[in-house]
Formats: sequence, C-alpha cells, structure tokens
Amino acid sequence: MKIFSKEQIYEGDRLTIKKQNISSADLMERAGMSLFNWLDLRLKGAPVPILVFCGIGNNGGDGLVLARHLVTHGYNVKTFVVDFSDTRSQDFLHNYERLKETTKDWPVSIHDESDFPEITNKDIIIDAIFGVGLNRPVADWVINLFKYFKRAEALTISVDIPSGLFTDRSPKQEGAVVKSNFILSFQTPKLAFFLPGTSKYIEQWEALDIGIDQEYMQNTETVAHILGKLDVLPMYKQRDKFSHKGTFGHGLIIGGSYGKIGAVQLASRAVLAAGAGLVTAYVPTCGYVPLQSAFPEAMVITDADDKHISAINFEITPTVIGLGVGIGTDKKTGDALEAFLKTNTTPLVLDADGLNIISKNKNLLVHLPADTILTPHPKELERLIGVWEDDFDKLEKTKAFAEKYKILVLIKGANSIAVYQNKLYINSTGNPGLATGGTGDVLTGVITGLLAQGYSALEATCFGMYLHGKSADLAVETKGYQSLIASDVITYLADAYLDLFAQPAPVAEQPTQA
Ligand SMILES: NC(=O)C1=CN([C@@H]2O[C@H](COP(=O)(O)OP(=O)(O)OC[C@H]3O[C@@H](n4cnc5c(N)ncnc54)[C@H](O)[C@@H]3O)[C@@H](O)[C@H]2O)[C@@H](O)CC1
Ligand SMILES: Nc1ncnc2c1ncn2[C@@H]1O[C@H](COP(=O)(O)OP(=O)(O)O)[C@@H](O)[C@H]1O
Ligand SMILES: [K+]
Repeated sequence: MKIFSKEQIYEGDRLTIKKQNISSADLMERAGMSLFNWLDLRLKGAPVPILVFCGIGNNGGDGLVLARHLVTHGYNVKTFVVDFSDTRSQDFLHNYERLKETTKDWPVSIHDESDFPEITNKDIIIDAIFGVGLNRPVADWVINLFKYFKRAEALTISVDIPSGLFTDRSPKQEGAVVKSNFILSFQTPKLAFFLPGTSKYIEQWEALDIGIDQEYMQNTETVAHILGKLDVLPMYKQRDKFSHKGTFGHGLIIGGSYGKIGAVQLASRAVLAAGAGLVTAYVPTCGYVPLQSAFPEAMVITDADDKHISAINFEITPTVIGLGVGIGTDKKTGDALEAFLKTNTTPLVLDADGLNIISKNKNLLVHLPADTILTPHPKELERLIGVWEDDFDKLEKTKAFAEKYKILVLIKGANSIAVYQNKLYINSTGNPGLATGGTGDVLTGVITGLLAQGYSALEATCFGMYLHGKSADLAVETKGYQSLIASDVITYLADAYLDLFAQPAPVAEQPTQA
C-alpha cells in the first residue's frame, strides 16, 4: 500500500474535486460522512456522550460534518471549536453555518484552559483539531488540552491523524500530540504511524475510502510503501517440477566466533528454510563439531584459527554470501574482512559485527558490490551514518547513505524499513516476541536464502522481512510473546509460506430442513 506525502494528499484532493466535478465542500461532506458511518456502525444509536473537538481548518471542518450527522441521527453530541487561530478555512465556515442551522446546541468556543469542558471516562472524544495541515508547534494551552484529554481516559478517536503529529518531523515536546485510541485516516495511513519515535501515539488505525481519484492513487509514485501480503505475493517464485537443488542457489554464511557459533547455525538453517538449495557455513575451527552435529543439512568450512575468523578463503562458488553474524570484532577478523571485501564480487548481505567492523573502517564501503544488503538495528545504523535528529532525519540520512554506495539498508525494528533507491518499504508483520537474541541472525539467513534463489535485492529484503515477521506472528499463537525464541522463527517459516496462499475458512454449511 502506498503512503502519500502531505503534498500528494493535497494534490489528490485537488484533482479529485476537478475530475469528479465536485466542490471541496462535497469532498469534506464525503469525509465527514465516512466518519459518521464508521461510528454509527459501531455505536448503533447508543446514547453515549460524544464530544467533538474541532480546529478551525479542514480537519475541524470534517469534525463539524460528523457532528451534524450525529445530531441528525439523534446522538448525544457536544461540539467545541478550539480557537487557536482566527484564520478559518472556507469549508470550515460553511459547515459551521450548516451545523448552526441543524441544532440549537451551537458549537462552544475554547480559547484557553478556563474553557475546557468536563470530560469523563464514559465519553467519546473526537479529535478533529489538527490534520495534515499542522505546520508549526502547537500553542501551550492547546497542548494542555491534549493532556487534559489523556487524563480523562475517555475513548479518543482522531480524525485523519492524531492532532499535534506532523507529517514530516517529530514533535519537539512529549505530550504535544493527542493520545488517541483509534485513528480514522483518510484514504491512506501516514508515514508517522510506522516510525518508532511517533508510533507511540498510534494504537490502531484504519484507512477510510473517501473516493479520491483512483487513477491518481494508482499512478502516483510515492516514496513510502507499507508491505502487506498483497504486496509480497507477486514476488513469490513458483517451483518447477524438474527443478533440483542447483536451481535454488548456494548460500554461504560467514561468521561465528568462540561462544557465538549459534548465530551461524541460526542463519544457515534459515537459508535452507527460506528455500535455498544448499548452504555452507564458514566458521572458526571451534564451530566445526557443533555445526556438523546439530545441523546435518549444512556443509562446513573452517578457518585455520580456532576462535576467530582470521582469513576468508574458500574454493566453492556460492550464489550469495551472508556475512557478519556472531563474527566479533577481533583485529584478525577485521583484517580478514578488509582483504575479503577488496576482492569479493559475490552478492552480499552484511549484518551484526560485520557492520560494526565496516563502521570502524568506512573506506571499505566503496568495495561493497552494488545492491549489497545491510541489515543494521538502530545502534548499528548510528555507527554507520552518525546521529540523527528524529526518525524523518534518520530516513533522509539513510537514503543518502544507501544512494552514495548503491546499496540497500534494512533498518530493523518493530516496523523494519528497507531503504533503497530513495524509496522506503515498511514491513507490516512481526511482533514483540521477536525482541529476543538471534532473530536478527534468522533474518540474515532468510534474506540470503531468497537471494540464492534468484530474488532481486529489493524482493529478497521485502519478502524476507515479511516472511520473518509473519513467521513470528504465527509462532506467537502457540509460543506466546515471552517464550518465542529465534529457532521458532525458523520452524514457522513453513507456515508463513503456506499462509501466503491460505484461503479464508469456508463458511460452514447450514443444515437444511427436510
Ligand atoms: N478538500 C480537502 O482538502 C480535504 C481535506 N480534508 C481534511 O483537511 C485536513 C487538512 O486541513 P487543513 O489543510 O485545513 O489543515 P488542518 O485542519 O490540519 O490545520 C488547520 C490550519 O491551522 C494552521 N496551523 C497549522 N499548524 C498550526 C499551529 N501549530 N497553530 C495554529 N495554527 C496552525 C494551518 O495553517 C492550517 O490551515 C486533513 O487532515 C483532512 O482532515 C478532508 O476534509 C478531505 C478533503
Ligand atoms: N517489538 C518488535 N516488533 C517486531 N519486530 C521486532 C521487535 N523487536 C525486534 N524485532 C525484530 O527482531 C529482529 C532483531 O534483530 P537484532 O536486533 O539484530 O537481534 P539479534 O542480533 O539478537 O539477532 C529484527 O528483525 C527486528 O525487526
Ligand atoms: K486530528
């Protein structure tokens, strides 16, 4: 699914109004109506107090349309205008008048703290204060209103985006954003919903279709995409009846050090479980026995050194190399890596201490083959690109870094994000059960295994992070968040693959009367 920028959202609105020959008030009516339908379906006329807080722009206008429909359908509604500016939008004013014509209960203005109405935890708050038009810091008294909402502990539903959340930067102050329980976002979600710094303001969201021009939606290229099943399914490669292990490539995992051979085992297992034909592990000598005994499907090559990788020489011809898991940052290993990178031309996935070694010797970056995949977690990323101001800045810096070296950077996290050719691909699967040692090694193995089978760097990364997260989502149903361990993610990869083609369960047949 595409994530549109603020400018693209405004352009979509403009174009829709033109092509469908409607007014902007008509489009706002659709938006407000879609909010009403959503609420009405759930409330079914219940007399719960609904407090609609409107700003003075078009987000506020949406709130006014919703309030009017709630009133005409007999709901218990109170409307407030949060008067943070005198510059009302045309469509706000139009709907303000329409609401006043509909009810004697005119909207009440709020100018400062003394006007805050009583709110109980039995009420519903509709937050239609700021939408995507927020472009400067929110006034203190309005922030206090947001905090007042939070203290009330009422169910809070935000229109389009939680008020206070910018579309292109993080709020400077903690609490300067409405803490909403549900966001009803027009047409598509916003990028801020998926970033670690701003996602704390997001509990649940749903995109409401307001009939933005389909052609525009389809043909407009966006910077960000959120990856769901429908996005990765077309990437899936079917198997030919006459295929053989050579068809699916040979993955080589180079890594491990004394005490960290398990990382190589996890990654190598994942290479095969993702579907590669063959896997070889390249480890210090101490890794030979554990790998050969615990993982008979793998071939093993050992370094001359017992505890660390000290030279990278092999006579096989792997399709792809996954390098770095458990490798450590020993001086010998750093030298070995440097010598290897200066001559290697095989496609690469770089992870963990492989990345840390490169961070200390950034001259090596120019030796990475084009489309090398780097899979840092945020700390490893910081060592590579330096500190950032907020998530938006982090993404810009990562885009520039990936472009400079013609590589792909997968930033791991709750929503892992692949950064490639100035585009962002945000994963939608995975859960906090993955916050356990070794799951990153499994991801490296999965991506290496997909590259081995001929998936492109972008496909292997997008499909790989989707499968990895999906596997954890399926595993958690039996393992629970606490007990899920990295090996489970490998085991459940099978289910993640099968789930791609799972049909919804058929509705049970009703017995018919004779
Ligand atoms: N025709 C359209 O353009 C549609 C717009 N829609 C709604 O319109 C929203 C965007 O509306 P607007 O562009 O009017 O903007 P908002 O309603 O988000 O913001 C209100 C106004 O406040 C001003 N402002 C921004 N930050 C401020 C601050 N910190 N303190 C004081 N004033 C500030 C801005 O100049 C802006 O015009 C969307 O989020 C969506 O809810 C929907 O009605 C769908 C159709
Ligand atoms: N809360 C979370 N929700 C979803 N995925 C997560 C969460 N925490 C961690 N992950 C995923 O788990 C993996 C952890 O990788 P990493 O930090 O490299 O761990 P390790 O080095 O122990 O293998 C990444 O794929 C990351 O996206
Ligand atoms: K809002």
